[in-house]
Amino acid sequence: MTPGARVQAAIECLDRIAEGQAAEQALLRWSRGARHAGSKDRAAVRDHVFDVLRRWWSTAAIGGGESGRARMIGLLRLDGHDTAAFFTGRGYDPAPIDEIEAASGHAPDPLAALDCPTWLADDLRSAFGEDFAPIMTSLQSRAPLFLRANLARTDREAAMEALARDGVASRAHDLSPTAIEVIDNPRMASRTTAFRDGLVEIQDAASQAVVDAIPLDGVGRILDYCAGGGGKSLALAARTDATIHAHDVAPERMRDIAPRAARSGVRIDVLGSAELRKQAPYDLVVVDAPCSGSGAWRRSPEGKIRFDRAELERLLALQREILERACTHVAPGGLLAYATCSLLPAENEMQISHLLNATPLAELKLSQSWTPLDGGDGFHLSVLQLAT
Ligand SMILES: C[S@@+](CC[C@H](N)C(=O)[O-])C[C@H]1O[C@@H](n2cnc3c(N)ncnc32)[C@H](O)[C@@H]1O
Repeated sequence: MTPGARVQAAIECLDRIAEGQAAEQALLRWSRGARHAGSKDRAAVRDHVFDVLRRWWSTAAIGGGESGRARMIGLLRLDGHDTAAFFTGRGYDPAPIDEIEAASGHAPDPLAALDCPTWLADDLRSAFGEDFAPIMTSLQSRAPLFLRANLARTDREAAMEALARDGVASRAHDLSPTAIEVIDNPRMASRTTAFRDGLVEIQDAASQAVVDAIPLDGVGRILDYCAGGGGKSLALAARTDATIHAHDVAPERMRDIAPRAARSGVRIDVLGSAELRKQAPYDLVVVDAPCSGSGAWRRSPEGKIRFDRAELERLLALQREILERACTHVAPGGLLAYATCSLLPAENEMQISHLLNATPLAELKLSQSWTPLDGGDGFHLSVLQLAT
């Protein structure tokens, strides 16, 4: 495919996304009909689509409209490309830019320039003060790929050497003693021997820092209450010999935990709800709660354009319900670790204040937040200790 044909494919996907289709679905639909496209073409189209999603409002302003075509024009202008080189009208390239398009487009207003949803701006500004603009700016760029050196199998240096042998250059990242930032060839990382042999796992650096910060002294039994694909369980298992039980309201989300644990050389037992009732209570219950994902909008930018107040209200109610239920699984004197990849105080500190008011017999032991300015995704962690 020519560079212009890749842009045309992205335009078609963006139009479907604007109509409400999920980005992955739009890409899949294009990809099924594009038998001529090779893996580099598919990667390039995907990159265009996700680059626009990260800059949804600024590309529209600079491109002079809300169509996929206008947004792609805006993206190319923002990145300093000569749009005429892509919009040639030849073959599968998009039609040349006409006079009206050439004259349209304007500087975005201050919130659009940051690609910040207007309805969230006040909350984010009051939470982050002078870091507000740098944080929003950081969310406009692609996230680095981070790996976790699996201390159950190796150390960070050896893991990085093994990656290098397979052509993946990396460097240590100081968010966590296990964090490795891939600096070259990220698409190869999951095909390396280091990955296949369980020396590394894919995990954001701040997600690793969250697990590092959870106190494990004297903890013999751990429940990962919202385990999903098991990222937190696996990182915990590499740090401790404690028993780890994984649970999720959607058991199918946990189907990768067994193969991932086997590859990593750790043990994690996956529990259904009935089994959980028999096994509780635990010394530590980890709640990695469903959330807005606003700290991970570099990685999943579609969340930024779809998220609205009704969804926030739904999540806040769900998080409260999950916290209350999770507390019932904590042993007297045990710990509850609440984490989200959200930047919003309403999903973080305010949920914990609400819980402490509802559960006066708990004490806040730790409250820590990370933003993309630290290098990884935005995360929050609060650790509570229940009374004995
Ligand atoms: C942020 S994800 C977990 C990610 C995972 N801990 C990791 O590190 O890979 C949140 C998970 O919470 C689960 N969840 C949603 N509602 C729940 C509930 N009421 N009880 C338990 N888990 C729930 C979702 O199915 C989802 O897998």
